[in-house]
Amino acid sequence: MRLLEKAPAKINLALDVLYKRPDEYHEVEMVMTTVDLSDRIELSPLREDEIRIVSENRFVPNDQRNLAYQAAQLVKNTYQIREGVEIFIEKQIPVAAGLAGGSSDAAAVLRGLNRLWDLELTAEQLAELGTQIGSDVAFCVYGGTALATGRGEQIRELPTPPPCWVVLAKPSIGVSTQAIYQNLNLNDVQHPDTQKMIQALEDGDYNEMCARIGNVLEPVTSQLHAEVGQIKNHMKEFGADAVLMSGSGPTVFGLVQQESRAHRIYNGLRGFCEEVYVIRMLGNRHALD
Ligand SMILES: C[C@](O)(CO)[C@H](O)COP(=O)(O)OP(=O)(O)OC[C@H]1O[C@@H](n2ccc(N)nc2=O)[C@H](O)[C@@H]1O
Ligand SMILES: Nc1ncnc2c1ncn2[C@@H]1O[C@H](COP(=O)(O)OP(=O)(O)OP(=O)(O)O)[C@@H](O)[C@H]1O
Repeated sequence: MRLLEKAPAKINLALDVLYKRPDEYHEVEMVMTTVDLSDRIELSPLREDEIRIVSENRFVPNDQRNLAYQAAQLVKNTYQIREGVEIFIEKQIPVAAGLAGGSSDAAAVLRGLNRLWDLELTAEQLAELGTQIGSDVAFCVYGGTALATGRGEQIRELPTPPPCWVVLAKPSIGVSTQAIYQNLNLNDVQHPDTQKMIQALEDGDYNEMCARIGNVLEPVTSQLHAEVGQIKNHMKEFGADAVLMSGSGPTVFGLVQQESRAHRIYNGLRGFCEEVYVIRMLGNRHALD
């Protein structure tokens, strides 16, 4: 039997950091939503008791460094599974981009192995396992739109954002999430108003959603990589209603309502940035089915 799972990317509509915790993490308040740019994960049982990662993308590790591998290992150890699995990863999400590609692959493996090995675990149990792998994995287990608090693992479902188009542009640099958090100076941040963003989603108010986007990590990454600011300026010039860096970056996203405008921004950016995508927000949990 071969099993397929979709692993969509996320963007952060709002990302606030409240304080640095005694452990190595920061207390965050994030509004996250899934977008229609997905890796495809294929799980096949193996006779041998091993985890095998197969991917044609040269940036994707094929050993324990892969978050998908770590997810399979965790399930095997926790539930004493003596069977093996081959995990084929067809990568569409840019790597080290701030789009949670690795986390979403790990979440897809958790969902998929739950089916493959008939474990009958709830989404909450899968999210709890995911948290042992990374802060974004719990959100990716559910998908949709959510408020993520704690270090990112406490998830409260939010309404689907008003329909719109998302233009993603990833400069050809990779960013270390850890380095960005380390460089954040909490005495000098402009906090987004998370409650007003949540209200905008509850009201289905596109203009207010655009007005409320914000990410405290954006100035940190922009300081290190000028490309982020340059892409933001281009997106605004070409007519995006709102422009923000996702996660720790360096990917920048722009929001628009009309498809034609999304393509105008795409065409304008193509000469400047190699990786540009025009996609839709998914934003509801059923989009994973
Ligand atoms: C930037 C975001 O992607 C936004 O969604 C997340 O906050 C980061 O999620 P992630 O990549 O799953 O992060 P993890 O793999 O758990 O952590 C990587 C590193 O980022 C830093 N980190 C991460 C999450 C958090 N709330 N505080 C932190 O300070 C820590 O130094 C940690 O060692
Ligand atoms: N399945 C995977 N897909 C992509 N990268 C992976 C995977 N597993 C591990 N990695 C490693 O993780 C690093 C970060 O990649 P990833 O694409 O997950 O970053 P990201 O989108 O910035 O994550 P986040 O938004 O959660 O911070 C890469 O440098 C890569 O070596």
